[in-house]
Amino acid sequence: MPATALLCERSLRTLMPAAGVGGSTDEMSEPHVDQANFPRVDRFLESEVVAHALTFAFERGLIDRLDRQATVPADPLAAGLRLDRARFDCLAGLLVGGGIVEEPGPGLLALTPAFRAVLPYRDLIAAKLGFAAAAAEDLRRCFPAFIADLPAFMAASRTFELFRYDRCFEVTPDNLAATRRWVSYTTCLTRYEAGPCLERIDLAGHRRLLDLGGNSGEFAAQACRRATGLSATVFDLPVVCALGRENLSGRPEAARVRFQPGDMRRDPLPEGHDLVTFKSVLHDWPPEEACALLARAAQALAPGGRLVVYERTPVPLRDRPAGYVQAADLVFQPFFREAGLYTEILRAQGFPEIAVDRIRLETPFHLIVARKPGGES
Ligand SMILES: C[S@@+](CC[C@H](N)C(=O)[O-])C[C@H]1O[C@@H](n2cnc3c(N)ncnc32)[C@H](O)[C@@H]1O
Repeated sequence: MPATALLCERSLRTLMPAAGVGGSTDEMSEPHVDQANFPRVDRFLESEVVAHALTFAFERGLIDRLDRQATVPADPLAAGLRLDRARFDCLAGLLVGGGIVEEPGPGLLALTPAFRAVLPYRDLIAAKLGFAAAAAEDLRRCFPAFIADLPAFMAASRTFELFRYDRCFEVTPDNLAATRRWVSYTTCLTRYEAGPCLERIDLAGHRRLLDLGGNSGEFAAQACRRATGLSATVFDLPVVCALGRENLSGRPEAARVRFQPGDMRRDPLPEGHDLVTFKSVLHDWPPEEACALLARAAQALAPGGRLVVYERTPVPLRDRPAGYVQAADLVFQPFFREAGLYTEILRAQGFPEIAVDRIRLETPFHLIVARKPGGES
């Protein structure tokens, strides 16, 4: 098993209270997140060593212990962790320096109000800790290749090894296990990233959504939750669809989300949908293939319907030094594009109205919403 998988799996299992595909509890699978209340967790993960301290504190139950009480004396905490005071002070110092813990009085510890405010999103914190650990290791081991020989970086990188789409065609126990590792991560990100996109789309004006590369159905389910008249088709590779059914089982929207396994590059795309979405999909493909996918989607879309592209833009690197947590986006940086390539294709496909919005989450996204000619709207 690659180290990345181990890291992600270990973090996701030990830091999250319950484990489905997304490692989610019922409560966590239902967050109603828009841009205004998007959980800002990155500021606690900027320093590598603080991130290690936080991982340790989660794994050893220290964060839970501090969460249960307003203020806790340090001595019993150290004893509970079987640490002498010097080692405990080192851990506590790192957590205080990272803004996670504060010392309200001599020998006392408490979670800071800012960290307490993001603790309900511990699944997101865990997912980011796990993935940043893997990506940072790739950058540490292979930085010259990252800059000077991208194919060599990708071949040596454990983060890229994780996303094995070739293992998503045949539903076997091994392939399900291998795919579950990265689907947990994408599902967790989408649990929070979907809302800021969906709040900008007039979902009530649509009846049938097709989410291409729709993964575990998280985006589609959230769209259906927001619009009771909407039903959705999630098109993805067979193993991913199998995990998606598991992800949505027991969710009220599951009855309105259908999974269609297939290869979106080759298989016929289902027709009759008036909203077609790509979330964090097109950057996976070189420009020619991304263009071909967009053109196929545009053809499958019903006349008068809308096509949506929601993607990370290149990470701004000049504003300030990139922190530890940014390693996760940095390894994909060469593939994130500005909206221009996609809007050009849509224009060439004859889409008359194309709107581009920028959405500033912890990393910036662009949102393209384009209307196909014809129909009634
Ligand atoms: C980076 S993930 C994004 C997933 C999801 N849209 C999200 O944002 O969480 C890309 C998705 O495309 C799917 N995918 C890759 N190749 C595909 C293909 N040939 N046909 C259908 N889906 C594919 C993957 O399985 C994966 O779910």
